[in-house]
Amino acid sequence: MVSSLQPPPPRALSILARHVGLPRRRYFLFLLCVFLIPPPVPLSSACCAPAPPPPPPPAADVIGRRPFNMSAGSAGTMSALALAAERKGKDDHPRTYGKEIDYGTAGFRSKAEHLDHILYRMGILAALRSRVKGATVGVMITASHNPVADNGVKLIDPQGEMLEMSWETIATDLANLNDNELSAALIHIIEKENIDLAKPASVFFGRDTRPSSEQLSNAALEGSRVFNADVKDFGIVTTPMLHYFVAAHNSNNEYGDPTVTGYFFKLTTAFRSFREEIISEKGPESGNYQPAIVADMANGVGGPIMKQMSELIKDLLTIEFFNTGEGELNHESGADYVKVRQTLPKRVRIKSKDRCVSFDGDADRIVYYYQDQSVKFRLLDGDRIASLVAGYLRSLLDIMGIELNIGVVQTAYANGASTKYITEVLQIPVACVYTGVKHLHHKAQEFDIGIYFEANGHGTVLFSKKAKVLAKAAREDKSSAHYRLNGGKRGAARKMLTFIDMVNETTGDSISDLLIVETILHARGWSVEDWENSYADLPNRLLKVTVKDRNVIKVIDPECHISEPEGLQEDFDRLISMFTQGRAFVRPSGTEDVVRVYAEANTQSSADKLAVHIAKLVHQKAGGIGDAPTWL
Ligand SMILES: CC(=O)N[C@H]1[C@@H](OP(=O)(O)O)O[C@H](CO)[C@@H](O)[C@@H]1O
Ligand SMILES: [Mg+2]
Repeated sequence: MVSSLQPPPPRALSILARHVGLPRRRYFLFLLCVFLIPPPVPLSSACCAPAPPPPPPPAADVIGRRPFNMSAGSAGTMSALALAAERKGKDDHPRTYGKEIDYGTAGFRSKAEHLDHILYRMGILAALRSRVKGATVGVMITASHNPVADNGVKLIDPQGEMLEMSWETIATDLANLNDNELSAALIHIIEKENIDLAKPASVFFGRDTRPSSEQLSNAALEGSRVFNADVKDFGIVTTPMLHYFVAAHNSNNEYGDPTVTGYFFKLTTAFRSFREEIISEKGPESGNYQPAIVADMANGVGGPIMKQMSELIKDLLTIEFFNTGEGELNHESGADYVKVRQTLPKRVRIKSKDRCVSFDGDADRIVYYYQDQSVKFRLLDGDRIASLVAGYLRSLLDIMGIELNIGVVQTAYANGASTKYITEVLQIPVACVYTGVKHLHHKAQEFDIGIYFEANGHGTVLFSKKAKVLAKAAREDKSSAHYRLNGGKRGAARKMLTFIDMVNETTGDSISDLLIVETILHARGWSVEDWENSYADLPNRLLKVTVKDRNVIKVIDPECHISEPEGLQEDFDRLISMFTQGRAFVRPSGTEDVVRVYAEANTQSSADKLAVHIAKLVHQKAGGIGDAPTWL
C-alpha cells in the first residue's frame, strides 16, 4: 500500500479551477526559578533555549544558479522559486503515497511514512501564508491522540487560530499533486492570492515526541527555507504552546513573551494571583478542595513540559505523575483512551476519590475522573469543564453587575444532560456546531465570553475586547462604599481579569485548562464529587466502524443526520425511537480512517445496545471491513 500505488491523475487543473503587571523583584525570581529547574527528561535543546537554525541555503544552491533577484512580483523570481521548490521536492521529498489525503478535522494525519512530501509542501505553503498575512504563522507536527505510528501537520494562523478554512482547500490540493505539478500549482497560488515574494516570511515550528516528528519537521523546515522564510524551530513543545508563541509574537509580546519561559510565566502567575485572592478572602482552607491531583500524561509531550511547570506551583498544587514516558504514546492511556473506554488508564495507581486528570499526546485536551467508594469509575469530561467554567464566570458577572453576552459552544458529542444543565439551570445559551475546534472557536468568537469545549476535553474560553474593557472598568470602580473590601464588584472584576490571563485563548490547552479547573474548584471549595453532583450525565457509548471508504457517509446538519447511504438515517431513527432518552448519530472521522458512532440513552446497557445496533447498520450498509464492532 505504501509506495506501490500509482499517484492519482493530475490535480493542477483542479487548483486552477477552484482556485506584566508583576513587580520587578517577583518577575526576576520567577525567571531565576525557571532557569534553575532542570528539565526532568532531555528535551530538545530548542525547547528551553532555541538554538538558532542553520541559515537558509540560498535558492541558487537548489537549482545551481545565481541567487534570485527578489524584486516584487517579478515573474522570473516567482517561476525560479517555484521550479526550485519542485526540483527539491522531486529529489528529496517525492510523493510515494498514491492515496488522496485531506486537510481533515485538525490538519493532515496519516501513517508517518506517507507524510514526508506533505510536510515539505506545507512548509512551502506556510511561507506563502505568512506573506499573505504579513505576519508569523506556525507549523505543528503532531497526530495528537492517534497511535504512535501516525503523524500529522497543521498550520496555525497569525492570532494563534487554526488555518483559515479556504486555505485548507489549497493545502489539500497541494498535498495531492504529482511531483511535476508542484511549480505550476505554486505559481497559481502566488498569482491568485497576489503574494509579493519580496516581502519577508516568518514561520514558527514545533513538534511532539513521536519518533517520526523530527524528520518530518526537517522536511517542513526545508519547504519554508526554499521559499526564503525566516524559520524558528521551538523543538518539542505542546500544540497549544506553539499556538501561543505565534499569537504572542504577532501581538508584539502584548499577549505574553513568545518563549517557553513566557508561557509558563503567563499561566502560573495568574494561577498564583488567583489563589492568593481567594486565600485573602476565605483563609487557607477551602472547603472540600484538596490541592493534590494524579496526572496521566499519555506518554506524550505533556509529561516533560508539565513536570517543568509543576515545579513553579508546587507549593499550591501537588501533582503525582504517571505515563510520562514509561509506556507507548497514547497506548492504553491519555484523554482519548479514558474518554472513549470510560476507564482508568493503565499504569496509574490511585486511591478512591483521588482527583485524576489525563492529557492527550500533544497536550491540548484534558479530562478529569475519579473512583468512587465502590471503585466505580466516574468521568468528568469536556462538558463538565464547560459547565464548571460557565457557572463560575456567570457568578462573577452577576457580582460585577455587568451585562455581557455569555455562551457555550458544543458539538453533537456533548452529553444531553450537560446541554440541559447549561441552558436550564445556568440559563446560558448553547450553540451546537460541527466537530473540530476550528468550528467551535469560530462560533465562540460571536460571544463576549464564549466557552467552548468538545466532550473529549478540547476547549478554551474566548473573551471579547468589550469583556476585557468592562472588567477593567469594574476593577477600577470606586463608587461603592465598600470598594476597599475584598470580594464584591472589584474583587470579582480582579478575579475575572486574572482568570483571563490564565486562559490560552488561542486554542484548547491541557495545562491552562487544568489550572482553570483547579482554580474554580478551589474558589468554590469543591471536591471532585461536589463538582460531579451538579448534574447526572446520560449514559453514552462511542464506537468506531472500519469501512472501505468512510466518505460514503454524508452528513447534513451538525452531524445529527446523514443523507447517504440513502435510507440509513430512517433505519437509525426507527432504532433510536425504541430507546428511552435515545439519541445517536454517525459521522466519518476527520482524523482516523473510521466512521464514528455515538449513542446515549437512559441506562448504560441501553446506550451500549443502541451504539452496537447503529454500528452494525453502518457496517452492513456502508461497506464495513472485518467484524462489526461490539462495544469494546
Ligand atoms: C469524537 C471526537 O472526539 N473527535 C475528535 C477527533 O476528530 P474526528 O474528526 O472525530 O476524528 O479529533 C479532533 C482533533 O483532535 C477533535 O477535535 C475531535 O473532537
Ligand atoms: Mg490533541
